[in-house]
Amino acid sequence: MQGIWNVPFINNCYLMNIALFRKPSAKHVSYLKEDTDPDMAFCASLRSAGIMMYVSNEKEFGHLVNSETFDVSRTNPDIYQVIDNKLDWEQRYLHPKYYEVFDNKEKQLMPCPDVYWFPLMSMRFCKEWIEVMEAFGQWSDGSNNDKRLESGYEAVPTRDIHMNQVGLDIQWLRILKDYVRPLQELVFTGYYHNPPVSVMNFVVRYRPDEQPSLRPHHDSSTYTINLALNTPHLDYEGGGCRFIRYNCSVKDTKPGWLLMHPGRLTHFHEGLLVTKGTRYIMISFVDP
Ligand SMILES: O=C(O)CCC(=O)C(=O)O
Ligand SMILES: [Fe+2]
Repeated sequence: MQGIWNVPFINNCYLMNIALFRKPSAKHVSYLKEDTDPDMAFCASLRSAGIMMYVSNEKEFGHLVNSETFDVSRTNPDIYQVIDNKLDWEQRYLHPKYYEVFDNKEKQLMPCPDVYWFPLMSMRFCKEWIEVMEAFGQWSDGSNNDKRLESGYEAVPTRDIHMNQVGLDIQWLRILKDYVRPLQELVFTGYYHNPPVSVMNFVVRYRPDEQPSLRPHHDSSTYTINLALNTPHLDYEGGGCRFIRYNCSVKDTKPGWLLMHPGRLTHFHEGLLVTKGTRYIMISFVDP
């Protein structure tokens, strides 16, 4: 129901008609009353001064944000708010076409066999996500020894930063659950795992003079997601992902767009050579 209702109590945020407070009858309006919270005291004194209070849901006035968990010490703190301020987060960071995918469920892009392609994140997301990684700056050395892993060993190492190193692990898992899992259910029907489990969530950086490519391998996942964070022919030359069994490559990747493919057995793949600039991707091995 929509309307305007006269109520005995309001708090947090309200509009006031200042003319009412200039009347002599409003002289005693105050936030102060012994043993009473300020908001309760204020409303009690409004009532005794005969000033009416109303709530209205006829118009959208905006929304209040709980700023308690907003950590200004982070690079791009807004991007950390997927749990605490979902409404604003979606507007800023979800791809404008994300929800369109669900309008025509049978028609999905498949650039290689069983490799699906979805718009997930906005350009702003890609830019800020890279900024978070580069501000942190501690890229792995690309060797097989990796202290971040329980085993201490990585068979197919990349130059990367794990999400827990930048305090984005919980947030990223929420993104997998709320936005990636529904996409998976569209294309790999009959597979349902909620919430998705993922221990390996990381941004990879490819550079000609650092790590230019990645040798053929399987991922330890049920399905893998590979999110492009920047633009071929603009930010770098070369790059892309080749699926060897199908002799099929995806090179014309778009920032914010996600590749989703099975992790084992069929989708043996490699990261193609970057010959110029820097290529960034975000990878998750879901349900290892
Ligand atoms: O470069 C790519 O697109 C593939 C990356 C990849 O396969 C991986 O990180 O496991
Ligand atoms: Fe891989």
